[in-house]
Amino acid sequence: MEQEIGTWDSVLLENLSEDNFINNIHQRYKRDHIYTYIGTSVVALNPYHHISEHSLDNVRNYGDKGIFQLPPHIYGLTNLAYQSLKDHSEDQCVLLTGESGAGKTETFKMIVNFLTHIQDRPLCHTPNVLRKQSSTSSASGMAVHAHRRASSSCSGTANFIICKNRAENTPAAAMARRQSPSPGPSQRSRTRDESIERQSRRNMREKIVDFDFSHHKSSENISTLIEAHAASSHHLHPTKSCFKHQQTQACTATATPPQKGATSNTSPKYAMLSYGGCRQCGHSKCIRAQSLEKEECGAGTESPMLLLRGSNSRLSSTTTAHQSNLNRGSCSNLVRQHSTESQPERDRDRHSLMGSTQRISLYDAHKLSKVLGELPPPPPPHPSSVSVSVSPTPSASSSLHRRHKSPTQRLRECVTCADVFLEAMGNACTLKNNNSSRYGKLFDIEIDFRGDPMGVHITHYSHYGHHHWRAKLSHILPITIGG
Ligand SMILES: Nc1ncnc2c1ncn2[C@@H]1O[C@H](COP(=O)(O)OP(=O)(O)OP(=O)(O)O)[C@@H](O)[C@H]1O
Repeated sequence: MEQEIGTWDSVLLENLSEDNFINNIHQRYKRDHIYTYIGTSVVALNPYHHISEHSLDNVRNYGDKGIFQLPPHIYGLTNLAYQSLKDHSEDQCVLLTGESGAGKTETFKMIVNFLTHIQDRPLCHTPNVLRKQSSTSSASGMAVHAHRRASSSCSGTANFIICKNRAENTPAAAMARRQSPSPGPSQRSRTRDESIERQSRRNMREKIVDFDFSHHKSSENISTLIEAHAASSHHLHPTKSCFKHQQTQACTATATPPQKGATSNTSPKYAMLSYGGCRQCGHSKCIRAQSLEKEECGAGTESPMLLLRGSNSRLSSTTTAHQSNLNRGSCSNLVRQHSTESQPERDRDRHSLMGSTQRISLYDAHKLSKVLGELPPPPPPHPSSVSVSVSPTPSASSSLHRRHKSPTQRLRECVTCADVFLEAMGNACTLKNNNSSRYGKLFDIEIDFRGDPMGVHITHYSHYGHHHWRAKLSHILPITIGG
């Protein structure tokens, strides 16, 4: 543990001036102490080399103590957020901000590391107390989570936001803003708001990754999962080639083929768009997307509608818990589910959305793998149900083959699919970072009533995006990161 070098908390500096502040941080940095508090904010510097402070022992130490009892560390702040979530059942938000290459992504990985290992310690709460918290929190949580996790014992969410400080603050961007034509003041502000909103939607991509970080295995939903599997039994397992060009699979477990001419509340334009290229990346030349499109068209002309109906059924405000379980069950087969957003305003503009929500449930897959290991092979699909996997194509038959893999093999593949989580971190190249994240990101980490992370909902935003979510945040624990 560090001996005190400089001042741990800048608030306690005797002569608080910029020079003293920087000098203090510099003193600490020279001794590899990259974190310094400013109250409950953390200033973190990029050490550009591995430092031993990130060990699991540290996770336990910081998990046991209060934020100011140990030297400044990102774990201290994360523990503060984590304990506040558990103790007060209030959603927490940590904002990570800094220039490119400053270490935001690395810091976020450490936060995830902390959250996944914190429960290794003996629990100090009784299950009853926690269960009580879970019941109160579901009412106070964000609507989208309450809806999405209707069947789970969710304690709350911790939002981790990686905010990109980019073009909007550059002189060129400021100049462009100044030079833009200026209509009337009210119209100008409205137009600007609309364009920001539009831009953020256009650049928004959402992913949901459920993973089994928990150390306890619940049996909830197992029966539903079996039913869902028996009912569907025709899905493709996602393959891992290129994440961006991976094909989103249609989820048909709960959908029936629409009648010809049946109306759909999905606009034709959106249907066209969703089939205009890879549903993952929107790339029109994605070969995988094109080939699967042909398969789906061969299986039935209504296939695109099926896909969208599946999405809508999940988003419908009248979706029952049972339906959501079925969806969850079908997702548990690792079908990547393409769906639009649930918010009404997103529905309005969904034709302009580039991205989509995806869901890969490792948690359910794990449970299902165990159960299906003991089940006979599923019956052939009903002729009336349109399925992409009944198409006698090599990819379909190989998916059939894949389905008969052992539970362990399947689970391994599930974990491989969790690459979306890593992919979300970055793959652009900037002057300061070879592996820069392309977008600002909002990570919604859901913590269950026992304190285990259940999964993460990743939303990508353009640099404008944070205007959108900043307004919504009430509890912010900022971390400022300097390169
Ligand atoms: N705490 C740390 N310990 C060790 N290395 C670090 C740490 N933080 C950052 N680095 C190094 O700096 C590099 C860039 O960090 P990172 O990708 O997290 O920056 P970023 O702020 O997310 O950048 P961008 O905004 O461009 O995505 C990392 O690849 C890593 O080598």
